[in-house]
This record gives sequence, structure tokens and C-alpha cells, in this order.
Amino acid sequence: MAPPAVLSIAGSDSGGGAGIQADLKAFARCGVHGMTAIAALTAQNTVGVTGVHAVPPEFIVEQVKTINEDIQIAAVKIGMLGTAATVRAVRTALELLDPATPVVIDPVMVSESGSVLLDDEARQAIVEELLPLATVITPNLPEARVLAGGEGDTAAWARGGDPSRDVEDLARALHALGPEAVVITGGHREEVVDVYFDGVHFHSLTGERHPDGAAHGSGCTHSSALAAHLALGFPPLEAARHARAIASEAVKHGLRDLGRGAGPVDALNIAVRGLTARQPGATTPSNPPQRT
Ligand SMILES: Nc1ncnc2c1ncn2[C@@H]1O[C@H](COP(=O)(O)OP(=O)(O)O)[C@@H](O)[C@H]1O
Ligand SMILES: Cc1ncc(COP(=O)(O)O)c(N)n1
Repeated sequence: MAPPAVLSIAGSDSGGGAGIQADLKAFARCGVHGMTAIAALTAQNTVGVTGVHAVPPEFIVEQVKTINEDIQIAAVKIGMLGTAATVRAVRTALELLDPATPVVIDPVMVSESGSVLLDDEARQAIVEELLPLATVITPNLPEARVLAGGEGDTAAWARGGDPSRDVEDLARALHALGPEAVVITGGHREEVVDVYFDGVHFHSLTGERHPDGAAHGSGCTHSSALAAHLALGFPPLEAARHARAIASEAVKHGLRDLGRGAGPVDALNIAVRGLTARQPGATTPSNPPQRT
């Protein structure tokens, strides 16, 4: 029997750390088939984003429509969207799907390296067009503050929004925007606790804090793992617990020395696989092949 097939509608990170590239690794880690509708292209490395290229809205819809005509989509994860036109295209695409399809929205605003990935009109469009359709939304703490603030702009990220609002207060405000459940992820807090709220109960999802320096893509990995577990049949709270554990493990195995900036998470622990697969005498970056 084929594994569940999960769709990521998100941006491409050319450096392979976050976005679609992290999503596919997380899907593979969870044992689901990954599919993609690329919503934006970024020229990006671990240090920053030098350019963003929007995808024509009708082509975003076409990617989803074509998949949906042939493959049963067991869950959707939505990541970086960038512009309001892209948000509206994603809304149109979601309307093509079975309304029972679980939808996880990671409202990506700013990269780990500090580049703004969502304009203000798009942020408002996400609140109005997408959050009411979500099964689970997964903002990190600064994103939660900006979304719950209503007013303000994405640059409020840098100022941290209103720090006086506690996490539970923020989760209540975000739940009122329409999603069935909210997970405020904990990577930006001293204690890495993800706070889950389903409109009635709060749950603290705890675990070890792994060293900083390799969390680029942690939010993408988390939301993709959550969508994968919904596709595998887990209830949202259990899916969020698994997602926290998988994202945390990906931070632990993150590629801290890959570039000059925050290293990418690694949900597949590729470095260890490479070491075990490498044959004695095989070429390594410190022993490059000679040009003839
Ligand atoms: N240093 C860390 N140690 C363990 N888990 C982490 C760490 N940083 C982030 N995580 C986990 O990764 C997931 C994504 O969190 P976060 O970093 O807040 O998202 P984002 O990448 O959107 O800022 C969460 O489940 C969080 O608990
Ligand atoms: C295409 C794309 N999508 C999402 C992120 C956010 O991930 P992070 O905050 O870990 O940099 C990113 N940097 N690039």
C-alpha cells in the first residue's frame, strides 16, 4: 500500500536549509510521500536572502490542481508565501481539495538569518483568507506576536511585538482568528516549550534544548512533520508532540559548520549516513579529486 502523500505549498531555499527542501526531508523522515507546489523562489544561503522571485499565481494553482487530479492529498503544509497575490492563489488552490484535508499553516515571516519573507499586505491576507481554513497553525513566538497584534508590520518581528502578552494570551488571540488548534513553537524562548491550544485546553510540549547554531529550517521541519503525522492518522495534539520531537532531533543533528551563518537542521541525520557510507580512500572536501 502506498504511504500517505503530503503536499507542501511553500518557498524554495536555494541553500537547501529551509522551505521546500527542509519539508521534503521532514516528509521522508516521517515515512510519507512528499509533494510540492512551489510558491516562491529564494536565492538564499545560511547568511541571508539576496532575492525573492514570485511564482505566477495561476501556476501555483496549476501545481496543486494537477497533483489533486491524480493523487489523494492526505494533508497540506503551507510555508513561505511572500505576497498577497500568492496567498490568494493558495486560497483558490485549497478550495479545489477535499474540505476534510488537514491543513497546517506555518506563517513564515522572517528567515533565521533576519531577511523579511512576507510583506504586510500578505500578512493581512493570511489572517483573512487562510487562518480560518487551518487545522493547526504553527507560528513561532515573534510570529505569534505580530499576528495577534493585528496592527503593525512584519518589521515588528525585529522589535518582538508586544512582549507583555504571555504565550497563553497570544494562543487565545490566534485561536480566535479561526484555526482549530494553535501551536506556538518554542525555539525563541529560554525553555524550548511548544504551547498547544485547541480552544479549550493548553498543553506544554517539552523536551531538551539542543545547542544553538543549527536551527535554520526548524519551523519548516516542525510544520511538515506535524502535517505528515496528521496524514498518518494521529490526532492534532499527538501530531504536535511528534513534530516537536522530530524538529528537536533535526536541530540536534543540524549542520553547524555548513556555511558562515545559522546552519540548517537535518531531519535525516545525513552527516552520519555519509560517514558510515564513505569508503576508505574516498574523496572528501579536504581530499578533493584532482583535475586532469
Ligand atoms: N535549540 C532547540 N532545541 C530543541 N528543539 C528546538 C530548538 N530550537 C527549536 N526547536 C524546536 O523546533 C521547532 C520549531 O521551533 P522554532 O525554532 O520556534 O520555529 P521557527 O524556525 O519558525 O523559528 C519547535 O518544535 C521547537 O521546539
Ligand atoms: C524558503 C524559505 N521558507 C522558510 C524559511 C524560514 O525558515 P528559517 O526561519 O528557519 O530561516 C526560509 N528561510 N526560507
